[in-house]
Amino acid sequence: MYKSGFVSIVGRPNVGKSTLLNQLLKTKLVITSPTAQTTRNTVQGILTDDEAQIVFLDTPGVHKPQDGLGSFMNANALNSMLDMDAVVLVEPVDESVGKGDKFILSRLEKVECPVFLALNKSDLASKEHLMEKLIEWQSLFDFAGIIPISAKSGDNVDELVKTLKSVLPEGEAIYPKDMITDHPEQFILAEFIRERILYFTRQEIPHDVAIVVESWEENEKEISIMAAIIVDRPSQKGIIIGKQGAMIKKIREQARRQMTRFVGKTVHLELFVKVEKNWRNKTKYLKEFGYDEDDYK
Ligand SMILES: Nc1nc2c(ncn2[C@@H]2O[C@H](COP(=O)(O)OP(=O)(O)OP(=O)(O)O)[C@@H](O)[C@H]2O)c(=O)[nH]1
Repeated sequence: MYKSGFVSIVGRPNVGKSTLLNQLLKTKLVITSPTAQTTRNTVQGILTDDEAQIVFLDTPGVHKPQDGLGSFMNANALNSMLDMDAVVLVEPVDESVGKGDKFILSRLEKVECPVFLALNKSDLASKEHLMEKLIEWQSLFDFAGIIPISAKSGDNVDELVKTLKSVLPEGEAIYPKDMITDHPEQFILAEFIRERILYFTRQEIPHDVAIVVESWEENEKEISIMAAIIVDRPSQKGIIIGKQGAMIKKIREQARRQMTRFVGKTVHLELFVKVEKNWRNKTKYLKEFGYDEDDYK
């Protein structure tokens, strides 16, 4: 039975939350949400595989308590945590437990879902030290589990995923399975690419060619997007790339211009084409697509 649910990653600044998220999603997806620090939970990323879909949510005021402990976990943040299926507290193994940590723990007492401790930066500690820390943390809070990880190297992160899956409720995927973020513009911008493909290739490419946004980096002035065009057959790939890449260049340039007009920011667009037979039936296809220099124009 498929499982799905919401997980929040919390912790002090600089403990490795972003690194962990990138490792979990195996992509350099960076989302800067204009709604951050509001009461709405924003989706930071979605991990989908054959067994489960885990939606990682940013709980406002928890993820980046840069205003100090005063505003840390205000009522909204606490409420938003109550709706989670699991919370992951990230703590670095190479720092001693301080006041800030104890404050977080006291707040986490109110959370009803399982709270896991990801003891991060395990690559910086000896086995003995790791064990000592594990025992120390165990005595401080009733964690549903403590998982030593290295967010940087990825060591044991799969164990964390397995653990999270074990507590998720049964249920269908909440978001489309090819989605890594709920960024609303992502779909509109992907449509610009699809539309240009159909325009230039006329009837040669079927309408259900897939556009997968593989990375999205945004700041106030510009957006950099890397997207994969997924087709069924090698012949379609040839058509889209065109002679010496002429076709894909045209598609990219026009789609990029439309995007720039639409978002009012400079858009950098990189496109590549992947052939994936029966991609519609594959739930895991997103993960399987790596960056391929040869396909890149
Ligand atoms: N050695 C080691 N360094 C790590 C590991 N995880 C994260 N780091 C480093 O720790 C620093 C902070 O990591 P971030 O992922 O930015 O931490 P964060 O918790 O997201 O920080 P904020 O964005 O300030 O909340 C970076 O320099 C990372 O490279 C790890 O497993 N091992």
